[in-house]
Amino acid sequence: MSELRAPLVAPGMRIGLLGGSFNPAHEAHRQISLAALKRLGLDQVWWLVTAGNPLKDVSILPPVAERVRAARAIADHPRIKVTGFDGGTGSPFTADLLAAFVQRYSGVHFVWLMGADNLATVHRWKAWPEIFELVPIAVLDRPGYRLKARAGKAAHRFAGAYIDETDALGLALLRPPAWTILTHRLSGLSSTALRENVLESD
Ligand SMILES: Nc1ncnc2c1ncn2[C@@H]1O[C@H](COP(=O)(O)OP(=O)(O)OP(=O)(O)O)[C@@H](O)[C@H]1O
Ligand SMILES: O=C(O)c1ccc[n+]([C@@H]2O[C@H](COP(=O)([O-])O)[C@@H](O)[C@H]2O)c1
Repeated sequence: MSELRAPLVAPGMRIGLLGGSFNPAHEAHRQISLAALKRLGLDQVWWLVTAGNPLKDVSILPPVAERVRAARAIADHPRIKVTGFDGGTGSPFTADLLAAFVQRYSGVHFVWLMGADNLATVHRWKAWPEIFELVPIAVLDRPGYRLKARAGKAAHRFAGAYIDETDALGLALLRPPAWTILTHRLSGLSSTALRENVLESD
């Protein structure tokens, strides 16, 4: 499949969307995707490789196609699809991407997936409350971020829409806003650490 093509999908499917820089992809991305597939009863998880996180230095980012190819080798699972497809928006902003996906794939049940580090800072993203209003959200716990995520602006603003993880199996079918935090086998892996190791061993 081409690096920028949309994966195939049918109405009624439950799809988790894991947006990321994937610079590079690593085993924790796979692990949280498998946890989401199981705990949320998803049919697939799509890794959406971003052209550039608007809050990060993108000057060091390899091209999307290169990151997609490397991520596919890590994902290595029939229900994890990796693509640089951005919904045809040409935008780096998640709110734009999700609005396009929801419109384009009517009848598909999307869930936005992100690590707890991103819940802690999501209030700095463009039009962030719209993201909570567009699709249900599952936050995957990450070492060092659980408390920061729970104490963050987004968790407070949408406290009334919080779903206990014991009810997460139905999350994809809930009308947003609805979100949960999934505890799972934690991994301290990060792309930053991998990049630094490569640099150190150069
Ligand atoms: N170890 C992890 N545990 C939980 N979530 C993770 C973990 N690693 C990455 N994620 C989540 O996966 C998504 C994509 O992450 P990303 O590609 O930025 O990797 P990263 O390791 O966080 O990268 P970097 O170190 O460059 O910030 C984000 O939502 C991030 O929170
Ligand atoms: O929309 C925004 O303003 C925004 C700001 C920061 C990050 N994001 C998205 O969050 C996802 C995770 O990014 P990253 O770099 O932590 O992997 C990825 O899809 C980014 O495009 C989106």
